[in-house]
Parts: sequence; structure tokens; C-alpha cells
Amino acid sequence: MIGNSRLHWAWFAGDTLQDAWDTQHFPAAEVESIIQHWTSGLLPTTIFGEPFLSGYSSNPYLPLYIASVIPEQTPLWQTYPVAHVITLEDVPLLGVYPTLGIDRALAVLGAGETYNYPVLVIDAGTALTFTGVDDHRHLVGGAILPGLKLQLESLAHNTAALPSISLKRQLPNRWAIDTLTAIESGVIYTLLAGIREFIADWLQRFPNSPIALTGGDADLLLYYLHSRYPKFYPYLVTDRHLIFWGIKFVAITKNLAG
Ligand SMILES: Nc1ncnc2c1ncn2[C@@H]1O[C@H](COP(=O)(O)OP(=O)(O)OP(=O)(O)O)[C@@H](O)[C@H]1O
Ligand SMILES: CC(C)(CO)[C@@H](O)C(=O)NCCC(=O)O
Ligand SMILES: [K+]
Repeated sequence: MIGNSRLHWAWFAGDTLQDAWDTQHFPAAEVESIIQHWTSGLLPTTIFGEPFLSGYSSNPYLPLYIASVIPEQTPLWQTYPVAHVITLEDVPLLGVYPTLGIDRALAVLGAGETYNYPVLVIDAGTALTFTGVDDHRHLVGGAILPGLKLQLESLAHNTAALPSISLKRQLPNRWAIDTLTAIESGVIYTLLAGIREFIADWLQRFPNSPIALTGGDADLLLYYLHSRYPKFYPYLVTDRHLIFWGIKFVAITKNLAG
């Protein structure tokens, strides 16, 4: 999965997930040399310190399924001889609109297939997105806002006095009396209140629907939500692999591997 801040990798043997990890984006020349390694059987087991298809050196022609929200990055990886690019047309959801992000479509498909439909996905990545699908796999709709890190960074980058901060696993005092806590409080409590509204509205339409959290900030967000809104506890799950479950479903049902 080519995401906006990094690449998300999963290695499957058959339909069993073996390993999942993230890397940075690679410059074009680097991608070219990675693909050269794959196709010549000389697989590196680490790239920039990350495990990278380790243990798979005996099979350089492992099929590669690509989903991307960065159009310019996709062709770099398509030079691999067994690359399959997954697009919105491959995703068996009804009522999607043409510019819907493939990550959102795959995550909600993966969530529905894993936890049942209807389902709401909250992806706490670079952007934070809500994506809901009903029990006919029909897109209900969703919303997009800046993710946690992006909110904090944009404050720091566009002001003179505000520092860049990272969030802790502890809820701040709402009525802060120092700058760091004031930023934490503003971002966290506003975000949580917004998320609560979306969840409450969703559960009103679809009582008992599972709500699946994914993306880089999913664990932190789940922790905050559990602390603030214990009544949502029975509905919430975190699953870092929703997009991979979606890709697996598409690959198997469409038999893209040929
Ligand atoms: N090691 C890490 N590197 C980068 N971001 C991280 C890391 N660990 C947690 N995060 C958090 O993950 C978020 C980014 O999430 P993610 O990696 O899912 O984004 P992404 O690559 O843009 O994916 P998507 O396109 O699905 O949003 C950031 O807000 C950041 O706070
Ligand atoms: C919203 C993001 C950036 C989240 O990764 C991605 O899904 C995307 O680029 N979506 C396109 C716009 C849309 O989903 O309506
Ligand atoms: K843009």
C-alpha cells in the first residue's frame, strides 16, 4: 500500500499473513534497484534497517499487489513483472464515487469481510477518514480531515510561538495553563468530540455495527476513545491490517494472481 507518508507492506503465503511492516517511500532509482534485486534473485533481507521480504529469496517472482493513493509512485513499481495494481473497479463495493481513495475502499472492504457489514472504518493516518458501508456493501459515505500529526505539524509550521509536539498516551488537562498542554488539549479534545459525533450518528443508523480503527494512530486513538467514551467500548476494534485484508479479498476473488 503506497500511503501518503510511507509504504505499508504485507507478505502473504497463500491467504495467511506472514509479516507486515512499513518503510519510507523510495526514490525512483532505489525502486529500480529493488526490483532488479527481486528479479535477479539477489534479495536483500533488509532495506534501511527494515525487514524486507526476508526469507523469500528463493522466489523472486512473488506476485506484488499494489494499491496507491499517490498516482506518480505507482508506475515505479509496475515495472516488476508480476505487479498487479488494484483500482477502485476491482473493489466489490456499490455506490462508490470515482475519486474515492483506494485505501478507504480497501480498508472498509477488509473490515466488512472480517467484522461484518454494516461497518464503519476510522483510518487515523496522515489524513483521518471515516468510511461507512451498509449491509449490502453499499457505500454510505464518509469524511476526511487532517490526521493527528498533520494537525500538530500545521500549528507548529504556521505560527512563530507554537512548538512541534508529539502526543502521549495520557489525556491532557482540558483547561491547560501551559502552551504544550494547550495544544494537546485543543487537538485531542476537539478531535475526540468530533469522532464521538460521527460514531453516535453511525450507531443511530446502524445499531450494533462494528467500528474498526486503523492507521498509524489507531492505538493511541482507541486508548483515548476508551478513556473518554466507555459506552463505545463494545463496538470498537483496532486492526492495523484492514487494507491488507481488503487486498487479500480482491486478489482471491478476482484471482488476480492468474
Ligand atoms: N513510525 C511512524 N512513522 C510515521 N508515522 C507514524 C509512525 N508511528 C505512528 N505514526 C503515526 O501514523 C500516522 C500516519 O499514519 P499512516 O502511516 O497510516 O499514514 P499514511 O502512510 O499516510 O497512510 P494513509 O495513506 O493510509 O493515511 C501519523 O499521524 C503518525 O502520528
Ligand atoms: C483521504 C486520503 C488522503 C486518505 O489516505 C486518501 O484516501 C485519498 O487520497 N482519497 C481521495 C479522496 C476521497 O477519498 O474522497
Ligand atoms: K494534494
